[in-house]
Amino acid sequence: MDLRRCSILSYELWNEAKNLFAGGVNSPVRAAVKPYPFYTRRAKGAYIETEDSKQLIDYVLGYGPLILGHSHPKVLNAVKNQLEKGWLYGTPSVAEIKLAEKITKHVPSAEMVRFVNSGTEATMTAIRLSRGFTGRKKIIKFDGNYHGAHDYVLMDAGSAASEFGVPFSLGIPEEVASTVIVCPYNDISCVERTIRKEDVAGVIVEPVMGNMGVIPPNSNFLKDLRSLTREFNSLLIFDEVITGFRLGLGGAQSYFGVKPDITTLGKIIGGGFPIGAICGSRDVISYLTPSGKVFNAGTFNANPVSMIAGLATIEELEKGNAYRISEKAAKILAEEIDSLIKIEHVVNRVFNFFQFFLGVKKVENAGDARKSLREVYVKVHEALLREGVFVPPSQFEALFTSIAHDDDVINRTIEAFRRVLGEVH
Ligand SMILES: Cc1ncc(COP(=O)(O)O)c(C=O)c1O
Ligand SMILES: N[C@H](C=O)CCC(=O)O
Repeated sequence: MDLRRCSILSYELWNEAKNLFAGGVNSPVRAAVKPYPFYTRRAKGAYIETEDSKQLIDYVLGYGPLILGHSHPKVLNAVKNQLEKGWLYGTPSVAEIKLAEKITKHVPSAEMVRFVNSGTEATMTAIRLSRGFTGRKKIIKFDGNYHGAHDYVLMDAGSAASEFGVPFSLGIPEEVASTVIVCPYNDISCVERTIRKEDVAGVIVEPVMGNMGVIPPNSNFLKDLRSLTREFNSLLIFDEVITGFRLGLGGAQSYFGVKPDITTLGKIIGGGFPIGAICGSRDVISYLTPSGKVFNAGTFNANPVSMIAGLATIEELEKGNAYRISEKAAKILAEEIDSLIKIEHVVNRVFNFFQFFLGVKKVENAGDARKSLREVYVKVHEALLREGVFVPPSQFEALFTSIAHDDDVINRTIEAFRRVLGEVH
């Protein structure tokens, strides 16, 4: 293929990609876009422009990080300035101190931070840390929670692992899998039974499940997890890779008033650049190398570009507008979708992210989400794309809003939903 041609259609690119990448993509959810993935030429604010010259209103937002929309000028300028000064030092830089200070200021459980390069690395390190700190082996996770693509968590995993029918990945030794016990989300009795009889190092949870659609915690679920883990000296790990700095500056732990022992962050704290972080109390985080004996390292850890982009993003979030606008947008849209769907359905929203499920009355755990009419959801996704709106291609992802989702964007989106949902009987 001649990639110098000024206009190459997504269809041609997709055919080329299928020869180069497994399943045509580099992260599986991208292959779920129907009828085939579109290729993005550029993106600004709430809009993506495709290689087919289509403008799409974006509710995927890079799967969550872009709470300021695409190419926000503050982040863009900060990154441009940083690039002039170099992009990898292999030494510490001031930006990592500044970003860690923002995190420790806003996130209640965070006294110290370790930066890594993805949410996957963050949860992998958090689990190892909980084992190293407690000297125990077992981990409790929840059905449908997704914590990234490493061996400790690919058991009953949500997101693309469920979408593509591999909630248990091949290639994970039984010796590793048997150290992880899976409970249904929102089922505290399962956690209580397990923690009483097993030597549990840590309980890892998405405080709002954002990888099976959106599923909020029941009223006492997080508080009860806190009490049980405290009683049995296990560590409570909140995976706030999605909720961190999305549900407000203090994330889900401020929103719900429950303080975990370890918090994992990612997505928003890198302003759209690769990042992850493990935070917690001084005594726990000090167990990481070089002060402690739980190993973590990384060539790109705390790379200055991600640090600067994250810092610029949080400075903008501190002004409050992004939270006000993104919540208003999600609320209006979720309510409108709720009123437009005429078949049985439920819309689950927490603050500024949400998902709709068709053919079910309630979705309180992964089992409920699996019963929804996924094939109809995919048809809605495809029809919305034709109408210029990009919602996640999979039922098991979330719609996100940003500071760029203003009244005009929301009104256009509602018009598109009206045309599409009129056809769903
Ligand atoms: C809650 C949660 N944890 C962890 C991850 C893994 O993050 P990453 O994709 O940056 O590895 C994700 C998303 O992918 C996530 O949604
Ligand atoms: N649900 C995932 C992260 O939150 C989506 C990102 C991916 O798998 O590419």
